[in-house]
Amino acid sequence: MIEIHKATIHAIELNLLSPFSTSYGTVTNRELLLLEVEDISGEAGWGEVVAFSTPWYTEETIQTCFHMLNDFLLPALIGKRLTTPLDLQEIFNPIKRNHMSKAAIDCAVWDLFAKKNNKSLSQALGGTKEAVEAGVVVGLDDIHKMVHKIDEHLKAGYKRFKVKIKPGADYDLIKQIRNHYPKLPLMVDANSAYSLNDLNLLQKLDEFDLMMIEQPLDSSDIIDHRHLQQQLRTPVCLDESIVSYDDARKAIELGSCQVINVKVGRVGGLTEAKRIHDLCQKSNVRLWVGGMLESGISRAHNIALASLENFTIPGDISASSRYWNKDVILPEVEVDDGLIHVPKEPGIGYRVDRIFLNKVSTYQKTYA
Ligand SMILES: O=C(O)CCC(=O)C1=CC=C[C@@H](O)[C@@H]1C(=O)O
Ligand SMILES: [Mg+2]
Repeated sequence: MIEIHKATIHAIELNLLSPFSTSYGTVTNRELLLLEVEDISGEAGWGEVVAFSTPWYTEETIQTCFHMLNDFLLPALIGKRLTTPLDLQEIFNPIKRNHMSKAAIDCAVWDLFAKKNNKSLSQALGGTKEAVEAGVVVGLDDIHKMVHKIDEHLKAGYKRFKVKIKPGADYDLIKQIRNHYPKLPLMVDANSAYSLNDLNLLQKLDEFDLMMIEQPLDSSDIIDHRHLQQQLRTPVCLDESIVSYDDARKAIELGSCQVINVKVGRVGGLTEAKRIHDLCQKSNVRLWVGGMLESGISRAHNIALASLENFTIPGDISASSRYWNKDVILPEVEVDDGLIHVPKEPGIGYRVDRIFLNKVSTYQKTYA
């Protein structure tokens, strides 16, 4: 049993080492909200709001998440007694959607719950792997720079390469990359930049033997993706379209995808992510853990989640040094020959670097 006695939002700002461009636009500065929850004994669990500053990926932003946490979710959490993180549903249910705000609480409570039970977060979730495979994303850029980045990541041992595409930077771009690397485990992510009118072009991508094409069509669609999947050899992977277990169930029933990218923030936390994992395992749908250009705290949740058995495809889980000069956790996340070690220490298994946190903090608010 844990009783949440206190919670603190630490708003921070980190600079990405290199700007990240997708079909929607470019991210350079990363605002994040780190959430620390404490129980009556003073033990702390950590979560993170991974929404972006503007609503380009989903409808949530850092500001809307602050509003939800400040005005609804944290006041409802303080003083609550929880037997397991699953009890959070009672607090979440009266509030529609707002998954990224809920996920911050869900993850912090999972971390705290694991620590109180002297288990690693991986163990608490039912994870079995000692190490997880690391994949990497190469944002849209000049082709020479993209090839240079792929070379660097290949040397670091990354096991899966994701390249962003958009209309005008798709077929020819991927052809050039394939010419350089005929055997590279390569996939593309379109972030909803196409429609069924682009069927011919999307079918032409079949010739590149891609591992999958991620979210080619509209961000809330599962019907058009079904028609597309029927006419493509390349497996369709859904990202933005799957924000809950029910979305996953319906997409699987329709045959709208063969793969799902599970992002903890997008689906509202680790409890929902694990439910999606279990469903996909029964339904033979393949899975991997997606990334949100997040700090080490959220990366730690991702590592624990990816240690579950059915995450069989390397995730967008890269080393801290691929994003930041310095991460907020100690030790930082490292990739060794394409693998990330799953911590065995209680909870997320990384410490928060308080001195650095204070340096990058823009504001703080405590709820008790
Ligand atoms: O965190 C990472 O390493 C990858 C991040 C990444 O590819 C994405 C994050 C957020 C929005 C998108 O542009 C993209 C994705 O859609 O998966
Ligand atoms: Mg995506």
